[in-house]
Amino acid sequence: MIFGVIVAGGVGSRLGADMPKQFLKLADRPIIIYTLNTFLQCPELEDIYIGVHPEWLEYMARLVQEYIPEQEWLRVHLVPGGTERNETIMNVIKQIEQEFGNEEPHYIITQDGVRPFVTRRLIEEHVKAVLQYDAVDTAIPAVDTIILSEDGRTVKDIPERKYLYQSQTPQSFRMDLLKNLYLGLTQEEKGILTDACKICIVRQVPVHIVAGEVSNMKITTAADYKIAQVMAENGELDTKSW
Ligand SMILES: C[C@](O)(CO)[C@H](O)COP(=O)(O)O
Repeated sequence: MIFGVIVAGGVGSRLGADMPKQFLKLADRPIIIYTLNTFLQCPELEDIYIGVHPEWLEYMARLVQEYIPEQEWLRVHLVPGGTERNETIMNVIKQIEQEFGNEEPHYIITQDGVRPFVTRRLIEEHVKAVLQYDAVDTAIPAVDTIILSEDGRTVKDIPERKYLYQSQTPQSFRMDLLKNLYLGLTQEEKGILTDACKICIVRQVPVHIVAGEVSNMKITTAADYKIAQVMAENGELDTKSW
C-alpha cells in the first residue's frame, strides 16, 4: 500500500507568529489544510498520516473536522511527532505497521506540511517512481551560485552550479528500507540529517530525482509567507475539490 505522510511536527515559528507556521492562514484556510487536501485528492494513496507535535494534536484534529469533508475523515490519521523530522517519520511508520502490518511492502510519500503548493502531478510522479526506485527526492536546479563556508565568514569552495539542485518534498521511500537504514545510523550520523533522503545517501543507497516546481516553495520565513500570500491571491493553490 502507498501512504501520504505529512510532516508537521514543529512548534517553532521563524515567522514570529504565536502558532506553528503550518497553521497560519493562506486565503481563508490554514496552510496545512491545502497540503492535506491535495494529498487526499490522490486515489493512489490509501490513507494520509500527519505527524503533529503532541501539544497541537487536538488543534489539528479540529482543523480536519472544520475544513475536510466528513467522508474523508477516516483517511486522515494524526500521529504524535518526534523531536525532529525523521523521528516524526519513524513514529508514523510505527503507526502504519501497527494498523496495516508489515507482511507486504508499504511505500510512503512524505511531504512538508508547509509546502501547500504541492501538485497532484508531483505526488503522482512520486507514486510511480517510488514503486520503481524505492527512494525518490524532488529537486529543482539551483539558480544562485551556492558557496560552501565552514565558519560563515569566508568562502571555502564554490561547487560547480550545473551539479547543484535544491531539494523539495515529496520525498518517497519503501517504508522498511527507510526504517532499517535509519535504525542503523549512529547518533552522529543522525545529527547531520536535514531531510529523509540523506538517510539513504549516508548509506550509499541511490535516490532517484523527480523534477520539482519552483512554486512548490517551503514557507519558512516572513518573506516566504508574504510571497505565498500573493501566490494564493493569484490562484496558485489547488482548491478544485472545494
Ligand atoms: C525536506 C526539505 O524540505 C528539503 O528541502 C527540507 O530539508 C526541510 O527542512 P526543515 O528544516 O524541516 O524546514
